[in-house]
Amino acid sequence: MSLAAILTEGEEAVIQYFAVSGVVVLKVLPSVVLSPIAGVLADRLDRRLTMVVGDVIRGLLYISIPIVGRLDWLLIANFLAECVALFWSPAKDATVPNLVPRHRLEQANQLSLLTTYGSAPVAAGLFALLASLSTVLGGLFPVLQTPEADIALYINGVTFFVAAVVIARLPIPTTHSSDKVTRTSMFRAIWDGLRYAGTTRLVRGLLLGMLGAFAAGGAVIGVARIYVTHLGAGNAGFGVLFGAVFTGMALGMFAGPRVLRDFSRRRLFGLSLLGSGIALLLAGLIPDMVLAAVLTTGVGVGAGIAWVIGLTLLGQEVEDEIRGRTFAFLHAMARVVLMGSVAVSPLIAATMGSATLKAGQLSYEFHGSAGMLLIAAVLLILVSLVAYWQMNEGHDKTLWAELKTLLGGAAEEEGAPDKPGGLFVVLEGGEGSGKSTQVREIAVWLRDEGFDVLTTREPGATKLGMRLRTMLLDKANEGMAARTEALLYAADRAEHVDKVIRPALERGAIVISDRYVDSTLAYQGAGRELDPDDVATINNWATGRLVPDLTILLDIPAEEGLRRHADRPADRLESENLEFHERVRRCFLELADRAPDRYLVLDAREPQEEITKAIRRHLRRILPDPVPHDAEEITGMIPIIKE
Ligand SMILES: Nc1ncnc2c1ncn2[C@@H]1O[C@H](COP(=O)(O)OP(=O)(O)OP(=O)(O)O)[C@@H](O)[C@H]1O
Ligand SMILES: Cc1cn([C@H]2C[C@H](O)[C@@H](COP(=O)(O)O)O2)c(=O)[nH]c1=O
Repeated sequence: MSLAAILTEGEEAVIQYFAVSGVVVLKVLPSVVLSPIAGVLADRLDRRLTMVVGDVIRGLLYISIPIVGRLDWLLIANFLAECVALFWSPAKDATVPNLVPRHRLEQANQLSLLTTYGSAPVAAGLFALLASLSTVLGGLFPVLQTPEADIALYINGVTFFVAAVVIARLPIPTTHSSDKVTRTSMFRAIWDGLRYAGTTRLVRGLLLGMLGAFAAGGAVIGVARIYVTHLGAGNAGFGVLFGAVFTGMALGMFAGPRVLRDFSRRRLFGLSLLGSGIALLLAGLIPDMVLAAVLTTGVGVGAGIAWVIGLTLLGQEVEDEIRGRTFAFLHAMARVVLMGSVAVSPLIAATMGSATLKAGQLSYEFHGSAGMLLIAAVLLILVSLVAYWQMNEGHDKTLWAELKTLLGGAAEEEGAPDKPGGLFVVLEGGEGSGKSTQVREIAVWLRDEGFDVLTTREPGATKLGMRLRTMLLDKANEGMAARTEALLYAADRAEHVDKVIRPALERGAIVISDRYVDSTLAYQGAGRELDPDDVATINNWATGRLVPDLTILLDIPAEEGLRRHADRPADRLESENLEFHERVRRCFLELADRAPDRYLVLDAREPQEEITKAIRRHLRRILPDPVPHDAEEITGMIPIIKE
């Protein structure tokens, strides 16, 4: 863009403007045209193959540059490599959630961002090293007397071949495109992808927030150079602001999710964007270089947190079949919004001009660049509030309670009755996830540690409950109305809480239940597609709002869990189709995402002993004193908990 401006210097303003806009259009055009196709291909073709072929083509392109040795081929090869990247990236983004356990996706995204953005300084260092090496090698062996950039390009090409081999050997599950997806036309598939993004609240909130942040970021980049000039700083000041934003982003991406580990991700996304918006607003209002550097670091922190959370939530929430298109749409729109905003913001700033505002003795120097920062800040704040509103659903804690917990205060659950003593642990998960196995293992260990432990299950832990269980699971009752089913499970639970769970907790026992309320939310709410708020309401009433201290979710793909029970006849619920069980699985995971401090999510495909160890490790942190409190006073001894 700068080159376009320099080449048209002295021409009319309109020619200059079209020259710069032309560069912008050429830069974003391939992504606008190719991204929707790339997204559909990422959902239809085998993603591993797409990535391997993409890497081989890019490797060949980079190696060809020094061999051809012409400037025009350098430009064409780079352009083609960019086009290939448009196909490679959505395939990669859509694959990662299938490769890593869901609870590790955030870390995987952090690592991916580190390798993407952190590779620039490493590359610069390597280039310097190569430059000195090529001089030495060229002196020793004249054959190797090539410009250092050639060696860098050869090495770059080879790294793509290495990546292709690594990806080819990865245990990437084959993409299961349903018949529906493979049969629909390309345009229909693009349209379905857009409609999905537009009509799903969470995805809409995420995309809106991320694109709003890009628009605001572009506006800041567009006017930053002029802005620092008005603050009396030149290129050095510009460099400081640039560095501050990126340092902030790195801090946000890596430290943010760790520090705010137990905060709901859906809320944190909107709140971190709001923080960025407020910091930007202050930077636009206060004309001071030092404060501007501090505040832009804050802008970066918020943006970094939002970016890593946004990518993670998109990976977790968007169904595999449509994930490629969603990521491709995000990448394309991000480029368009960013470049458009970089190009337009200086024009708006110039239109606003400068003025001295006076109020009595006070005067304030207004500049269009600061005005543009304020517009970007207001945009970001509005977008963050809309994203928060779109995504703030189904939390079992108020925002205030979450903030209090974060600051170390004891957050009281609003409207929750007095909680009995003891510890209430629930195991949840789909069919065959290993809940009963783990309940047994954990109970043996806890009893051995000296605890009073009660193991129980739903449905069917009471006399009445056993009858209800028979009715609920008997295949003779096929066709039972979904509401009847939900009410019968709630009735079983009311009896269970009243006769078994509460009395045990009141005497200080550890109660471990195989299933509880989440099962009804997942099976009857998501599986039978009943209104989740209605299901939650009847269950709050049935249980007197008794919430578990910890829910251990054993997560397993529905097909794999059902296979574990293939040797026994399926009951009424187990006999439901795969889509039903997949909805159940997704709902369990969403419930865990909304209250991460109350859940432990484990990959149920891990070996049984590893899962038991992970549960033990987690429980050790929350276990009460194994000896009754008054016993300590009586004996004057400190109880010892065995490790
Ligand atoms: N981690 C594991 N890896 C492999 N197999 C397992 C694992 N955990 C349990 N299993 C086996 O899977 C089967 C189902 O386990 P289990 O009965 O504990 O699951 P469940 O979640 O209680 O099932 P459901 O709720 O459907 O009755 C059993 O045969 C068990 O031995
Ligand atoms: C508590 C509860 C259970 N279910 C379903 C889930 C299972 O298919 C059966 C219970 O049997 P299992 O011994 O755990 O395999 O019932 C449900 O649909 N809703 C519930 O609330």
